[in-house]
Amino acid sequence: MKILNADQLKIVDQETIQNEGINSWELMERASSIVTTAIIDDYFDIIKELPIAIVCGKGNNGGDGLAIARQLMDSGYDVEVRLLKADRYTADNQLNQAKLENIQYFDLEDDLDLPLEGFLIDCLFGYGMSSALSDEWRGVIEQINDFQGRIISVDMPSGLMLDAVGNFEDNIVRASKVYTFQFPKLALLLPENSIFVGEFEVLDIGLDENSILKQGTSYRYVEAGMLDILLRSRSRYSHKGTFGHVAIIGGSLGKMGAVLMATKSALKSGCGLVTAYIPKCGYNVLQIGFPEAMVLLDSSEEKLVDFQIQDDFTAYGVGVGMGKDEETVRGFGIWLQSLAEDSKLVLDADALNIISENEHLLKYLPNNSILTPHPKELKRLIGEWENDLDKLEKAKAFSNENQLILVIKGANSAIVNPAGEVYFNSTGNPGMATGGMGDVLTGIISSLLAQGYNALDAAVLGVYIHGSAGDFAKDWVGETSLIASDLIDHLASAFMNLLNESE
Ligand SMILES: NC(=O)C1=CN([C@@H]2O[C@H](COP(=O)(O)OP(=O)(O)OC[C@H]3O[C@@H](n4cnc5c(N)ncnc54)[C@H](OP(=O)(O)O)[C@@H]3O)[C@@H](O)[C@H]2O)[C@H](O)CC1
Ligand SMILES: [K+]
Repeated sequence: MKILNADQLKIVDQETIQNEGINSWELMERASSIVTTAIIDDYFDIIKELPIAIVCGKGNNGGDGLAIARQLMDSGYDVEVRLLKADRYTADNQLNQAKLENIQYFDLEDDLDLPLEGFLIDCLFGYGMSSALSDEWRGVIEQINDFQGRIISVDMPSGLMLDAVGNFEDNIVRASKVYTFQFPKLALLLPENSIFVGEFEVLDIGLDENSILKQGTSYRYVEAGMLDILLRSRSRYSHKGTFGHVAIIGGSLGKMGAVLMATKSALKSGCGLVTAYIPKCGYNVLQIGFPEAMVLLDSSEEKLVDFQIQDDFTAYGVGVGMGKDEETVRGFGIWLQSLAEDSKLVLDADALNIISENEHLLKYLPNNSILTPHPKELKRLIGEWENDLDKLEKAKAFSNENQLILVIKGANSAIVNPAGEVYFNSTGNPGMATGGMGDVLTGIISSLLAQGYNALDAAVLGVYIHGSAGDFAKDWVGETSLIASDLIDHLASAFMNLLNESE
């Protein structure tokens, strides 16, 4: 799914109206009724009992609000409307005012006289914001944010610009839910904005497909629909050699579980064979914990030193639980230099830390190696950033300079490729912020690489599957008790689900 900017959204709006032969009010009516239906469906058990206040601005986002108010009233809900006093409203806003009685107009210094509970639907501003709101808006936004019930924003939390990072201090609505039209917006995906965006849902309002196709963008939101062409079914004539042989390289005393989980995840994700290259102390752990894996031992008891690994593995997942002992760093560096140019690599955890402390090693990474840092590891690699947008720019520059793929882990993990494209993931949940999740991801992506997926596809698909397995696991154990092993247990559901959706 593409992520477009405000100018592009306006063009797609206009072209939809032209190509469908409808007028702009009809498009607004369609969009609004889709929001109305979503609200009623999502909150059907409580919304009938509670007051609904809709706060509207002078533009088309306000027009949506007025239409939603009318539609809810027609269905018998208890709705109050507050509309900003203005010299000028958009034409469709005016049309919708004419279709509604009992509108209460307000000025910026007024008390909005909001109900004490229920729902507040925020339709002050959508994608038409030209700059951040000035201080004179503080009173209105504060009254909205102080509302004790549920705050739902239409298209955007008002005050948040489409492709900006909002400051904690800014005049921005803090929505518990955002219904956004047709496309996710960049600002909704940035971790720093999570305070304004409890959750969001993209509502398909049927904008013109050809017009959307024409819009170029480097930002995409990854959903099942765009992955189905990737996931391949397995031929009846295949054998274990067909799907590649992964080497998981890592482990140290006290951190063998990381290798166990990465190894298990790799095989569960479809590669034919998996070998763990570990220090001696991990032998029993691996052989007993996961008998399907093969084990190659370093000469050292408690850490990796030799890196005597043959170079015919189809893909390598390196770094999980590996530690940064001096001898490990030396052995790892020599091994990197010995790699064939076309080797396929995933680097995680201590492999990343070693590289950020020994930058000269970067040049030995084969092109399109995949690096999977969490925010702290990323900071060590690309330096400090000012905000999430700056982080993305720095990540793009790093990826391009070194011809590597970055998987920035977090809510809506972002995959950045050397061409400067960014793919935001749509799966996963806060229960996944626990130890071991990264090891599982390393296993999944290495496995996909070994199966012949190109690096970008393996990263995008791997991150999606990882989050999806987390979501299936959450259905069983909830967010609080979710651990990485649960996620491995649900990899099968994640793959089957994606295959089913693509049939
Ligand atoms: N395809 C779709 O997605 C559809 C979207 N719809 C809805 O339309 C809005 C966008 O509507 P638009 O009228 O373009 O913009 P807004 O409603 O967001 O608000 C624009 C008004 O806000 C004023 N403005 C802008 N910046 C500021 C600011 N910093 N301070 C104060 N006021 C500001 C601006 O006024 P000016 O006088 O400054 O021009 C605008 O009047 C979209 O989000 C959807 O909700 C349609 O319903 C159909 C399909
Ligand atoms: K809004």
